[in-house]
Amino acid sequence: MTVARKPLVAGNWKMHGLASSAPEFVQMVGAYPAIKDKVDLMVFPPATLLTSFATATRGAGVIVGAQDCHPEASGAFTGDISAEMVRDAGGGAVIVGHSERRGDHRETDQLIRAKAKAALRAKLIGVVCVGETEDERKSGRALEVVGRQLAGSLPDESSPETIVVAYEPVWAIGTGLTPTVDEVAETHRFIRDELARRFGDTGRAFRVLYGGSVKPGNAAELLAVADVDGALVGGASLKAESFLAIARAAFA
Ligand SMILES: O=C[C@H](O)COP(=O)(O)O
Repeated sequence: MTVARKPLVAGNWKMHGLASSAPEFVQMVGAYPAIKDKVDLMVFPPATLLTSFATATRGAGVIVGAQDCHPEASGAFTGDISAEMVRDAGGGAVIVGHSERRGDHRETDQLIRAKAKAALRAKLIGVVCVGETEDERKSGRALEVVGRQLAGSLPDESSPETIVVAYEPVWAIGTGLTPTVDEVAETHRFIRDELARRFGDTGRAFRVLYGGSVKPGNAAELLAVADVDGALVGGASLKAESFLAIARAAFA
């Protein structure tokens, strides 16, 4: 069964960006109407910029989101923000399970699933990240690890409209290294099959992004791989020119 999936290019700014970075985002918003029919765009700035970016995109269609959320709606959780707060700030999406959260903050699949459920509760699109480490790939366990993360992190209530999967091999993030096209194809086919096994035909409609050192120079090749429905971009999403070049490669 073939299902048409609109490409999605998402920019994760991580802990980069001050109020002075707004012109880059404003440039992205300004260029978006011309490509809006062909690609969805999301930008995940640091939480400090969420409201101002949400205000800047209003009406233009670029979805702004947060890089993480707490599973609870409110409570005594110093430093955390809830999915409801993201929605209240004008956000439409949230990343959960990024490898920098899984690694640096020891987040488990169980916690990530709870965060993804919080996203659904707050009517945010949840971008759920999975991906193996270098050791896991070298020892031939990449698919096993990705399969376990998918099974553990995706809520049963996931749907193609509310959840996006992002495959990001940890060793490719910020390193300039990327898997071969064959490796990307193999992992994305595996993810697609796992989604179809769990969610039936609906599994074929989920968007699965590739992330890890995506740049304007390699985007066309990576985004042309079967079952790659877009990209989750880190470093190259900070500048409008490179981010828009990647967005255009998603439908070229
Ligand atoms: O969330 C984005 C990824 O971690 C990729 O980052 P990168 O494009 O800088 O390698």
